[in-house]
Amino acid sequence: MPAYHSASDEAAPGGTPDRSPGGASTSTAPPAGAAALRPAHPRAVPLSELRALIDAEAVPGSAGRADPAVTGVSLNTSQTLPGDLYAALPGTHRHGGQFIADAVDAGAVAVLTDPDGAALAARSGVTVPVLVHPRPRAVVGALSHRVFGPAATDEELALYAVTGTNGKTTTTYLINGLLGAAGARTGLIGTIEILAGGTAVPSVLTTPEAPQVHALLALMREHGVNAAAMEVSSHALSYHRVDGIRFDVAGFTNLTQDHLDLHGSMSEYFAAKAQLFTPEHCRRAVVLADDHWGRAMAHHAADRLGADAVTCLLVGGPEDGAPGMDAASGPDLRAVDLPGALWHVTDLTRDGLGHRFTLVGPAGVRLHARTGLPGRFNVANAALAVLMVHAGGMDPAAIQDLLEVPDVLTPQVPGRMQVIGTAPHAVVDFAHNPDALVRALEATRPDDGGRLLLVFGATGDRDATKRPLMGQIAARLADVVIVTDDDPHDEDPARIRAAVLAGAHRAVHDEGFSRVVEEVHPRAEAIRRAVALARPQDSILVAGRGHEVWQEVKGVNLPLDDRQELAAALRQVGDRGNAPVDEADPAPRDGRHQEEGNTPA
Ligand SMILES: CC(=O)N[C@H]1[C@@H](OP(=O)(O)OP(=O)(O)OC[C@H]2O[C@@H](n3ccc(=O)[nH]c3=O)[C@H](O)[C@@H]2O)O[C@H](CO)[C@@H](O)[C@@H]1O[C@H](C)C(=O)N[C@@H](C)C(=O)N[C@H](CCC(=O)O)C(=O)O
Ligand SMILES: Nc1ncnc2c1ncn2[C@@H]1O[C@H](COP(=O)(O)OP(=O)(O)OP(=O)(O)O)[C@@H](O)[C@H]1O
Repeated sequence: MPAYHSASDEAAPGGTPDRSPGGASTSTAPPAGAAALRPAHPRAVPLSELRALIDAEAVPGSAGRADPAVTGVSLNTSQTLPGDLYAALPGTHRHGGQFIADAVDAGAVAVLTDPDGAALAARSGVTVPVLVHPRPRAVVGALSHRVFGPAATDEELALYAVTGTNGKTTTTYLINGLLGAAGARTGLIGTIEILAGGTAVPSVLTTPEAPQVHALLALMREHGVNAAAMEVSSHALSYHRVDGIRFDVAGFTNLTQDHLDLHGSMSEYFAAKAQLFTPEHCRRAVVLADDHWGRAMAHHAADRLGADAVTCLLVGGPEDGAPGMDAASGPDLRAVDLPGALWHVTDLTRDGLGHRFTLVGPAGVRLHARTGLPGRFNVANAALAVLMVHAGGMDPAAIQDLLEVPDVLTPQVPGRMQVIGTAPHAVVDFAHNPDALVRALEATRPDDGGRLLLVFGATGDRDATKRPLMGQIAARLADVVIVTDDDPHDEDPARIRAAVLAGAHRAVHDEGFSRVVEEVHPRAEAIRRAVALARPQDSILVAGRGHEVWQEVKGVNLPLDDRQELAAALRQVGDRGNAPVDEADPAPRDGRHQEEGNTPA
C-alpha cells in the first residue's frame, strides 16, 4: 500500500482544519483569485522550448525579449498572470484572439493561437511573440504539463480520476475519505469545490481547463498533498482539459442519458468517456460493469491497458430488492467474459438510511463495508471507491482495517441526498438527468405509505431531449409533481417547463397514473408549495440543484439555495401545520398552475 504521513502530522499551510473529505486541511476563506490557484514557485521555461515541444510556427514579437521565460499558462484573460503564455482559442461564441491585448496588459509574455487568432493578433498590433498551431486546444495540456508538471525531486502525488454520468462527486469524496483515513493528505478537484491543501475554493466547472488543472496539481504538491481525487467530465475529455495527466487509477460509474447537446449520441458520449481509459490517461481502471455500457467500457479498458490493469465491479439487482449478486445464488451470467479481476457486491442489507454490504473478489477475498449514504446507487459509489483505492496499491487487509473506521464510507457531500427535515422527510439532491432522478425518487419514497412530493425543473441551453423524459419519470414515481425552474440560462423558462410538463402529462394520460401535477414558479415558491402540501408521514424531494447557490437567468446570477429555501419553508409550516393536498388552495397564485387533480389516497 502507499505510505502516507498522518494528516495530522503537518500543519495546514494557510488554514485551520475543517470538514474537507479525506482529512485534507483547509481553511474556509472566500473564493480566491487566479494567483491563489497557482503554485507559489513556478518554474520558468523558455518559450523556444515550448515551441519545440508542440512544433508550432513562431511569429516573433516586435518588442521585449525574443525568447521570454514562461512561468504560467492561461486560456482565459480573467486568469492571466504576469509571465503567462496566453492560449487564445476559438470558442463557441467568439475567438480568444479578440482578447490578446487584454492578456498582454495582464502580463502575458507570449501567445499561443491558431491561424485565425494570429490574424487577430496582427490586427491588434500585439508586441509579444505568437506561437501558431492548427489545433491549439489540443496542445495546451502538454504545454501546461511542461510548465506546471512535477520535477524529478517532487514527492509522489497519487491521482484518482472518476468519470461517468452520475456519482462522480460522491465517489471522489468516498475515495478521499478512505485515503484520509489511511493517513494521506488529500486534494480534490470537482463540481463542488477544489481542495489543494490550503483554502477550499468553490468550483466553477466540474473539471477546470487544462492550465488550471496542471496548476492545481502543482499547488497540491507545494502543499504536501500526496493523493488527489478528481472528477473528469465528458466535456473535459472532449475539450482536452486533462491532457498531459496520467492518473494512477481511473474509475467508471455509469453512462446514462445526458449531455447529448454536446455529444449528439450515446455512442459519441461513450467514446468521449472512453478516452480516459487509455495509456495516455491512466495506469489502472476500475469499471462498474453492471450494464451494456459498463461492460463495453471494461473491454475497451482491457484492450487499451491490458486485462491485468482492469478491475470489474458488479453491484446488480433492483433498487432495494434482493441482491442480484448473492454468492449463494451461483455465478451471474453478466460476469461471463468480463476482463481482469472481478469483484461483486453481496449480502446487501438496509442499515438506517444506508446499507451494509460485502465485496467479494478474486480467490474469495471478502471486504465487509457499510455506507450511511442513502440509496442503493451509493453502494455502487462506495464499492467503486473501495476498489479504486485497492487498485491504487492498498491490500485488502489494510482496506478492511479502514472499513472499520466509523462512517469512513459516509462522507458529507453537500447537496447530494442531503436531509433537511424529518417530518416530512425532506431531501435536497443534485439529480438533474433521467437516471439520477429515478434513483433519487426510489431512494426517497416513504416506506410506510406516505406520499412522495417532487419539486424539480430542467436546465436551459442543455440537452433538451431529457426534459419530457424527466417529466415522465416524475409522474411515474412521485405522487405530487411540482414543475418549476432550474437554471434557465438564456432560454425562456416557460418553454422549458412546458417541455417537462408535456412528459408528465403523457405519463398521466397515456399510462393512467393518477397524480397531482403543478407548475409553480419561481422555484422558492414551488418549494413552499411542496411543504404546504406535505403531511408529516410524506417525503419531499427537491431535485436538480443540490449544492448550488446561484440560479443563472439570462446571464444574471440570482441567489438561490434549495437547502435554505426548504429549511425556511419547513420552519414556517412547523409554526402553522400542513394542509393536506386536497384541502390546499387549488387556485393558481403567483405563477402557480395546477395541471392535474386526484392524488392517491
Ligand atoms: C461548452 C463549454 O464547455 N464551453 C467552454 C468554452 O467556452 P466557449 O467556447 O463558449 O468560450 P467563448 O466564450 O466563445 O470564448 C472563447 C475563448 O475566449 C476566452 N475569453 C473569453 C472572454 C474573455 O473575456 N477572455 C477570454 O480569454 C475564453 O476563455 C475562450 O477560450 O471554453 C471556456 C473557456 O475555458 C469554458 O469556460 C466554457 O465552459 C462553459 C463555462 C461551460 O459551462 N461548460 C460546461 C458545459 C461544462 O464544461 N460542464 C462540464 C460538466 C458537465 C457535467 O458533468 O454536468 C464541466 O466539466 O464542468
Ligand atoms: N452511481 C449513481 N448512479 C445513478 N445516480 C447517481 C449515482 N450516484 C449519484 N447519483 C445521483 O446523481 C446525483 C449527482 O451525484 P454526483 O454529484 O455524485 O454525480 P456527478 O457525476 O458528480 O454529477 P455532475 O457531473 O452533474 O456533477 C446525485 O444527487 C444522485 O441523485
